[in-house]
Amino acid sequence: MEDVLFQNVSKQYDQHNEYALKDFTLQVNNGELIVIVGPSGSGKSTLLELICGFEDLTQGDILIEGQSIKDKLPKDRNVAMVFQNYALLPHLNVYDNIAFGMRIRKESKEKTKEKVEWAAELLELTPYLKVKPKKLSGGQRQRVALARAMVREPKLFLMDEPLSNLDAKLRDTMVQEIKALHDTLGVTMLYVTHDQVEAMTIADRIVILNEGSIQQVGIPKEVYQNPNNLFVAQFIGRPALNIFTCQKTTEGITLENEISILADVTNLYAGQTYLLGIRSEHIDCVTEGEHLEATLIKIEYLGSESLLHLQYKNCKFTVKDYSDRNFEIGEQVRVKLNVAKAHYFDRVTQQRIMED
Ligand SMILES: Nc1ncnc2c1ncn2[C@@H]1O[C@H](COP(=O)(O)OP(=O)(O)OP(=O)(O)O)[C@@H](O)[C@H]1O
Repeated sequence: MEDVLFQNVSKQYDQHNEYALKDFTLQVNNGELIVIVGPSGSGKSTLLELICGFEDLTQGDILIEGQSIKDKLPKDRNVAMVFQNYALLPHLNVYDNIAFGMRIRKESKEKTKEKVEWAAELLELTPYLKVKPKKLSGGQRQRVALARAMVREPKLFLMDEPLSNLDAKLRDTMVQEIKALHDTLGVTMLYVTHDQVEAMTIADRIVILNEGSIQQVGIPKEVYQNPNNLFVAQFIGRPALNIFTCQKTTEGITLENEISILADVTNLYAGQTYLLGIRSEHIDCVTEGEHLEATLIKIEYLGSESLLHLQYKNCKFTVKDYSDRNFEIGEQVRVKLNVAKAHYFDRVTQQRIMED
């Protein structure tokens, strides 16, 4: 069942400015965890502000359970937001911070106590209820912020880069905790981040924004394996997708105007130039039958694999090597592209040319 519906939501802060958000249309299912990713300035915060009611829509509508919320006051929208800076009240202890919103809404003491203790238990905060926020770690403070949002029992949970103030290790743990919490509560969540790894880990579906427009919506695997355009292909996945220029010839594909590879790509036009995108795990180091011989300029050891940074003419690309072969900087490395895994993009529109 659909829970939240965005219908052509657009926002222009000033009529002389570009749209901060353009025609944002999305159906969010009940209990879904949607992650919104995009670079700085792509419209992520604008979207959250429109949902909360901190900003007015220029066009479009937002419906929660079939009801438009655009004319409702922020307090009546039944959404709870968790901010990156936690926004805890320093003079109140953990219990009072969690209970704060319930007290403002004049909920009974008994109900408040029951809900605070329920949230504290779920988030393992029970031993800290009497403690002030400054005595807590970053992860614990973030949990207090989550608990405060949970006790409101909102229809929609909004998370604005909730983990960006935590160190990498704690962030990994908290991502799993938020995912588990989401699964336990079964709530609908919109989670904003600019960290695409975090997005891939936690999302049921990812929405990729750029310059205010949706570039693609899909489950993590789908956007990684079948990006709609060059922006998505390069934004999702580390290392970024390798890009070669290529030409379709009568024999196959010529890479960088030099090397012919046998690729059976029927929907490209002969004589035209395209961009070929291929992931680093789809290029193999080989000893014979190579496509390219490139110079090794850098090696990153990642544990189970090495990331080789290679250069062929002006084109830099990366290859994941899973062997325990020893490489030396400056050495010529032979590689073969797994062309069946390549994607082709129009040079001008940067849209992916869909395979047959
Ligand atoms: N209050 C405002 N007044 C005018 N323009 C604004 C306002 N808030 C945001 N913008 C503009 O709207 C666009 C989208 O900004 P927004 O903050 O939504 O992006 P973002 O994806 O959240 O970026 P970041 O990751 O840096 O927080 C930007 O061009 C920004 O300059």
